[in-house]
Amino acid sequence: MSIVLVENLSKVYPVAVKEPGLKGTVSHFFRRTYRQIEAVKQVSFQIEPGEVVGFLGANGAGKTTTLKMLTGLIHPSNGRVRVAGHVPFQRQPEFLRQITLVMGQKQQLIWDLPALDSLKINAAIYGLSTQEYRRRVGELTEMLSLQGKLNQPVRKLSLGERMKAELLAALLHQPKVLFLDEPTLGLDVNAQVGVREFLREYNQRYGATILLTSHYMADITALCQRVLVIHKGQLVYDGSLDQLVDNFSPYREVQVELAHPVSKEELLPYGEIKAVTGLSVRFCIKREEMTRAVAKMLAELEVVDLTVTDPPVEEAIGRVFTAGNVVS
Ligand SMILES: Nc1ncnc2c1ncn2[C@@H]1O[C@H](COP(=O)(O)OP(=O)(O)OP(=O)(O)O)[C@@H](O)[C@H]1O
Repeated sequence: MSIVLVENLSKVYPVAVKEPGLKGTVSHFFRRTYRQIEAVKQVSFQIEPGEVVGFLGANGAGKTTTLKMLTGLIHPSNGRVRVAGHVPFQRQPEFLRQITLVMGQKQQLIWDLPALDSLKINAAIYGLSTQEYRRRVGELTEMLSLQGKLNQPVRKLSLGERMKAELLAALLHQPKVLFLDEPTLGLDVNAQVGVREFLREYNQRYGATILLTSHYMADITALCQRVLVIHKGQLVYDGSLDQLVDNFSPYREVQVELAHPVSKEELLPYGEIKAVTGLSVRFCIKREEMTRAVAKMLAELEVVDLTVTDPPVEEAIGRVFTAGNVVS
């Protein structure tokens, strides 16, 4: 049975509109006018227990709004949501014990206190026994390599350590479903890798379900086989990352090292030339024409080396964002 079930989910925000200046302020005071922002439109998907799913979309596409509805922070305008068998907006204690929401740009740890103090508060909120609390903190400290860091004020931790401590706090109650909104935001490459590896291990060890948003494609490619793409509030793709790249980047890059110089005119019949540097030529070739073009090159040119690469995932995702078509 699906652990996350979303059917025709929509959210409309009413936003008060005010003209600039004193006149605008006065008339706004007496008569307010509102504009409707459709942040999420008729979104449907299901997630099975233990899946790690990437949730992608440009700024303002509706990711955070969807996560807020899935965790019960805001009420949907329309549609149906079930997470771990619960209606999120009812915020029942049993539901809250099974989920967690981590937002990269928000923190729950108290800045001037050691993380351990905040963790004790969380343990009390979730009703963990002392024994359970100690076991859980020990386990997560080791997985996150946070030894010696939890008893110093949070403000003295590096950004990466702070994010890891935030994750520890968010996972103390051993939730089954993790909603992670940009958990690697602003981290350097090493810290990003650390968080990524932790999430992978956490998913494997506890079978937790993860829905993850990130603008760092490396997070998505490392962790998620399946992605959901949202564009202007609508779900435009639900499927494998590989399929997405195939659908939206129907080209391959072919890098050829030649034995002798060949003029650009002579190279034109083999494909679109992206760059020529000395004896090295980079072509962009349609997937369906690849085999024929490569065979022709090998037969007609003196080729020393040839490599075929997929275009970067970012490029495919960028095309989905701009196309905005439903492709699932
Ligand atoms: N509380 C709110 N009141 C009014 N409009 C809002 C509110 N929160 C979000 N919006 C609008 O809803 C749309 C979706 O915003 P949301 O924060 O869900 O996008 P996002 O995909 O998470 O973007 P980002 O990647 O920038 O975080 C945006 O147009 C935003 O301006």
